[in-house]
Amino acid sequence: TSLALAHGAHRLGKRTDPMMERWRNYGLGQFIHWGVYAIPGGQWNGASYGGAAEWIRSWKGMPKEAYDNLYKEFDPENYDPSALAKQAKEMGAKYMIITTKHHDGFCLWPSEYTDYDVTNTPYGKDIIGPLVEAYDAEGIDVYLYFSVMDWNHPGYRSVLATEEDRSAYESFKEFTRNQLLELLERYPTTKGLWFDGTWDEAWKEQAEFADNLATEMRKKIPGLIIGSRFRPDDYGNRHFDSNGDLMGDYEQGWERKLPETYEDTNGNDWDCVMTIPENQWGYHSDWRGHVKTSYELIEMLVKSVSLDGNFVLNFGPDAKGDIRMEEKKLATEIGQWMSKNKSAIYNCGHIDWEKQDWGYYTQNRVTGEVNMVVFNKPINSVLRIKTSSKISLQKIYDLNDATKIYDPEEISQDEYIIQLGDEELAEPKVIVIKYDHSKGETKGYE
Ligand SMILES: C[C@@H]1N[C@@H](c2cn(-c3ccccc3)nn2)[C@H](O)[C@@H]1O
Repeated sequence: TSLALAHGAHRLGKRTDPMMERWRNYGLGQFIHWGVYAIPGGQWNGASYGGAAEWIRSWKGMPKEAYDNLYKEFDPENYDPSALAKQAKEMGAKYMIITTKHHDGFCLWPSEYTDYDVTNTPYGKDIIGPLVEAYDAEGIDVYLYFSVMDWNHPGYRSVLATEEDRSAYESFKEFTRNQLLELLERYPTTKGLWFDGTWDEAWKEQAEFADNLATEMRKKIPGLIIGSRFRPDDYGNRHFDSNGDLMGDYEQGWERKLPETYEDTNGNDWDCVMTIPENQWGYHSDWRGHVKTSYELIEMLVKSVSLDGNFVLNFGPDAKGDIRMEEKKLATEIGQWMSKNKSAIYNCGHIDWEKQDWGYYTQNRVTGEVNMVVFNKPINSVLRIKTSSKISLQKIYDLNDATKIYDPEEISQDEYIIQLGDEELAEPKVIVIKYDHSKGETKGYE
């Protein structure tokens, strides 16, 4: 039996409206984490912070007072929104999520509700507005990241222990509502919000407030897309309400990790947000540990699409507003692959054929064609295909070599093999399976 919830999931199953269909077909997105944390860039007083650079304020090696005065140095002379938008276009991103305010509370837009914003820095101008314009001009949809947790606001509380906490938190809630409505007012082409910093006990008690605020935001921008990391339900449950139903338009649980199987996604829409180093969102001058290669990132992108998700790759501009060389190189390499293989990513999603070791299937929702994205060429060069129902095969061909047609051999019911040539697999290869959707094949082994 399900609990009667006033502020749980208000919709069962996927949103089917055009704005959500557009979101579902993006495939690839870009995250940008930028703020005053880019100034220290993970270092302070000659010491390197081992955590995520945008969390340096929480490090004992960073005096709070020193951090809280960094904004007086914020002057990104190389900030070039259109260059950033062009780089994202070249990479093949269909949407971009920008940090308007991270946990430190510094606002990259001129906010009426705080002095801790760009207008009080040497730079002095709105960062968000020109970025929204530049990305809109490139046809890349803009989403706004907003951290509810705000270390700068006097009314912010992690826990509501006393009456003083509660009255202070009321002012914080009003501040939060004012800033969100202000953002939507200033940037009306915003397609959605990506919330973060909502794990505090204090926020988990705000089911009604959050529910009403979500309604109010959607009045301002109808169809606004909001993920599962915003609202708590009547009992403080997040992402999934007390009946196990997803709250929000897509699941935001895949941060620096990916689902393994379709079952892991519960059949919901979802995004994976991913860092290039192991765990750095804001700029860190000393990337330690593994930096992902373009093939690793392309495989994560393809795996996401094969499981009906979007893959959002993070970039962290430095204090001057420049994109570091490693990120530029990856954007170019991913873009080169996307320019030849985008039909296997855009408008594509999951098909329930048996997963094979050679890679992943994506099905184009427009053409119905199935893409085999091959990452692993077996020693015998044979690729096995096991469909989930009878199909009437029409053509199997290399997306990037029209002369390369594969002749399938049916080896058992709904099971085929094709033979790759002897050439090495120099990059992930897309092989397209065209088949007639109108009829299943009558032929089968007796
Ligand atoms: C999208 C990413 N989410 C932020 C984050 C994640 N976390 C976090 C907090 C508790 C447990 C695990 C992760 N804290 N902050 C990161 O700072 C970045 O903004």
